[in-house]
Amino acid sequence: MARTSAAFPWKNGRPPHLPCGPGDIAENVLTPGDPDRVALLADMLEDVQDFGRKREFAVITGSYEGKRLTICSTGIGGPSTEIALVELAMLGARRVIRIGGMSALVAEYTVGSFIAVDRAIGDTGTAMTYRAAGGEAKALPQITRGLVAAAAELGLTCRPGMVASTDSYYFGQDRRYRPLDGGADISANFIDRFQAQGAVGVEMESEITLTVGGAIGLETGCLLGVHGNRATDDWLDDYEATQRNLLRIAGRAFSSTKMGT
Ligand SMILES: O=P(O)(O)O[C@H]1O[C@H](CO)[C@@H](O)[C@H]1O
Ligand SMILES: O=c1cc[nH]c(=O)[nH]1
Repeated sequence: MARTSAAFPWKNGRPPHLPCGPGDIAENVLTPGDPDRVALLADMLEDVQDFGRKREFAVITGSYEGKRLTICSTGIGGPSTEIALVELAMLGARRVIRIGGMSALVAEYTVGSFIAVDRAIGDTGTAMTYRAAGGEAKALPQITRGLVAAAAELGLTCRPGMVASTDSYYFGQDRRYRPLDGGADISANFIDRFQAQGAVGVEMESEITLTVGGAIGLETGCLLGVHGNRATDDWLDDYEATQRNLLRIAGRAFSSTKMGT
C-alpha cells in the first residue's frame, strides 16, 4: 500500500480535511463560518452535489444564476480558515468570497445591512504567519466593487469598509467575562482601538481570508452581514434572511462579467 507523506498527507487527490476530491470544487467559492449555513443555503442552488462534512468543513457544489459555485464552511477563526483555503485552492478554487456575520462598530450600520470588506486589520496569528509569504489583508477591488454593485441591483444596502478580525470572541471583542462568583471583569478596550483605527466592524475570519488567499494566489473578498451593532448594542436574533441575502449578493457578483470568468 502506498505510504502517506507527513509533509503532504493527501491520498488519491483527496485532502486530509475537506470531504472532497478532484473535480468537486468550482472556481468560484463562498466560505461561511458555520457548517449549518451550508445546508441552509443548499436550496438556493441548482444541481447540488453534497460532499458531506468532516470536522467544521461542510461542502456543496451546485449552480447559481447559471454559474458553478461551491459553498464550503471554514469553522471559526484562523487555523481552520487557512486549511479550507489551501485545500480549496489545490482542488481548483480561483475566487473565494467569505460570507458571514460581524458586529458593526458604527451606529449607522444597522443590523441586517451589509459590508463589502476592502481591507482588514487585527494581527490574527494566522494572518501574521502568512505575511512572511507576502500576504496582505486587502480584497481584490473588482470583488468589493462587484459586491456593492450586486447589492444595489438587489435593492440591498452594502457599503465598502475596513473590518477588524480577532482571534478571540470574548476578551478580544471586549465581551465581558461574567464569573459566577462576581469576580474580576477583564477588558482591554479592543473595540475602542479598532474604532480609532477606522474599522467599521469586527469578526474573526476576514483578515485571514484576504491574507492567506493573497499569498496563495486566490482572488478574495469578504461580504459580511451586520448581525450585531456594538455602538447601539442591537443584536439580530434571526439572521436566516441575512444569510440568504449574502448568497444572493455574492452569487450575483460572481455572475457579473466585470468580476472575472
Ligand atoms: O458568521 P460567521 O461566518 O460564523 O462569522 C462570525 O461568527 C463567529 C462568531 O460567532 C465567527 O466565526 C465570526 O467571524
Ligand atoms: O459580534 C460579533 C458578531 C459576529 N461575529 C463576531 O465575531 N462578533
